[in-house]
Amino acid sequence: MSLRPFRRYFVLLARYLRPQWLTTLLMSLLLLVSIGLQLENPRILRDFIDMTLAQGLSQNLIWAALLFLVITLLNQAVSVASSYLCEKVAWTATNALRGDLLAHVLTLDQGFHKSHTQGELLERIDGDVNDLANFFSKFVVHMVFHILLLLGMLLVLGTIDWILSASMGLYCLLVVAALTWMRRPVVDRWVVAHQASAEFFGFIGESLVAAEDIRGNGGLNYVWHNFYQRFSRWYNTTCYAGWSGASPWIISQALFTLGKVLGLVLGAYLWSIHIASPGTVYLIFVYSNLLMQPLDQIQWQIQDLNKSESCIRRIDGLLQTRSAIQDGPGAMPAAGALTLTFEQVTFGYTKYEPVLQDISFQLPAGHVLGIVGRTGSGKTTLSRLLFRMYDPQSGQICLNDVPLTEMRLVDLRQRLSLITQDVQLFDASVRDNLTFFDRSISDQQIHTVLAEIGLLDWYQALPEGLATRLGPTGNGLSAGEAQLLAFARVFLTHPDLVILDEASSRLDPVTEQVIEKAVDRLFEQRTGIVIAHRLATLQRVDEILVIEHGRIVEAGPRATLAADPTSHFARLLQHEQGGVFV
Ligand SMILES: Nc1ncnc2c1ncn2[C@@H]1O[C@H](COP(=O)(O)OP(=O)(O)OP(=O)(O)O)[C@@H](O)[C@H]1O
Repeated sequence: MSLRPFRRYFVLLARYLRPQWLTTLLMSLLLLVSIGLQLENPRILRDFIDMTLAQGLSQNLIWAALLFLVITLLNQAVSVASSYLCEKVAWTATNALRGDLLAHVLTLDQGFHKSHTQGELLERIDGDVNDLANFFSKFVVHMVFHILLLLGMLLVLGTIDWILSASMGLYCLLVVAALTWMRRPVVDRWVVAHQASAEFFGFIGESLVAAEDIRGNGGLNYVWHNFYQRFSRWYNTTCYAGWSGASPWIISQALFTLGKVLGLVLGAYLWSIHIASPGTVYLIFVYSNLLMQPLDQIQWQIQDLNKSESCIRRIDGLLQTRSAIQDGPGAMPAAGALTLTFEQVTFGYTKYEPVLQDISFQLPAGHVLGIVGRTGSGKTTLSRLLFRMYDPQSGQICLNDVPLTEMRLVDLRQRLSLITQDVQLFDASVRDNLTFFDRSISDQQIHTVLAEIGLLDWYQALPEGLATRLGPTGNGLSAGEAQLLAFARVFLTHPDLVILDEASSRLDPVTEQVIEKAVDRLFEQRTGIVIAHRLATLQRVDEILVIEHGRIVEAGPRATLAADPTSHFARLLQHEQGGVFV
């Protein structure tokens, strides 16, 4: 076996056990005490038998029996305490690992997230880590514990006869070598089984998110078909991996029986040549039985390691995945409204299919730009580039002449705000939904903003005010209300550049009017971009950019373009029917 897996185990253990070194140390000490107690009890029984045979019933026998009882009880108490500590260590370590994985996944680029379903990621962050609980709490300590127990017994057997001890030691080495050799192919099968499980849960997650559409469009048959297909794959691969792991178990049971026979034969032989007393023969028999316990445990741990290793491989793979979007050195554009420049930007989601081509324009600080174009022309893609969800394949984007790639992502995204038609709400309080869990924003600030965007009546009807929980995905809110909350969020974050992407599409005309004034104020002293299908929503913009098939076909001041009957924009205005540009 190469050293790489061991290095992986070591790195993982060192990282997550170091913070709880004291608990781990205590747990190890308790396990050591338990070894001592387990080794001692058969010795007391040996003395008990030999004393009975030599002296008949005596006072000493009662003391030996009492000592046996006390040690047994003590051993039970130590086992309970060490089990508790094992659980504690396992939970703390796995929770920390879950947190790290989640934080890492959140830093990965949009391309990664588009190519993995939510369910799959959930399974990788939680499912894989669950299977590591034993690895963290027991693997190393139990391995060390059982190896020590094994060595202790061989040492005690050595005090009786070295040939006896050497033969049992050789037998143990052969068993462990055989079991280790057998586990190799099992790891790969567990990797396949875990992937199948991730795909199954990925599919379930996707189906639940789209439940309304699936029901509405009669897609249930498709869902069931896929459900059974994926479930069968998961079931079959897991059974296969489980059965592959079972064959070493069956073989190990046969080897253990052989070990017991070996102990009995050797004990009988030593008794026949008068080296061992009946009590010692009993001790040999008990120890050869007891030897099976650590061997059994070692083989269980090895089996568990099969599962753990496949999880560790997948976790390692996830942690090694680097985001295609990396932080810049930390340049910061000057405070205040931002000047936005696109310089010959070309981008495609795949290498050979450009979605935006040779896009160049400048939006001066404090101006508002309206972007229009038919469905699929690349308007939303443009805003994704601005947030560095993706990087252009060529060209660059600058804010106040600072290229986005020179800024730290967190700094960049603090300066920008985006409101889209899909508002993400959390199963959290209204306050947390509005502030994105930022405790520094006061209730007074929130009240002012809610009043500004006309949500005061809605807010006053909430049973627990800002502490009212919204429920999963903002249950109970109309789409329009959800969008108004999204506006409130932006007001609270004070960005320097705001992008509205079809932002008011779900508002009824009355609500839209309410928000119009608020949007005007939002754009005061700020740079703005409005991506719109309805040209009516472009009344407030200074400049217009018309995009077709990923290229700019027209750019200029709105008033000028609107007044020029030969312009694309004027033609679009003429063709707009019922306020909607299609
Ligand atoms: N994540 C993605 N992966 C691959 N292709 C994508 C992705 N997102 C969008 N596209 C494609 O890129 C092109 C431009 O999409 P984009 O969403 O930018 O257009 P849009 O002008 O905003 O459209 P709409 O007005 O319908 O929102 C489309 O052909 C779309 O299919």
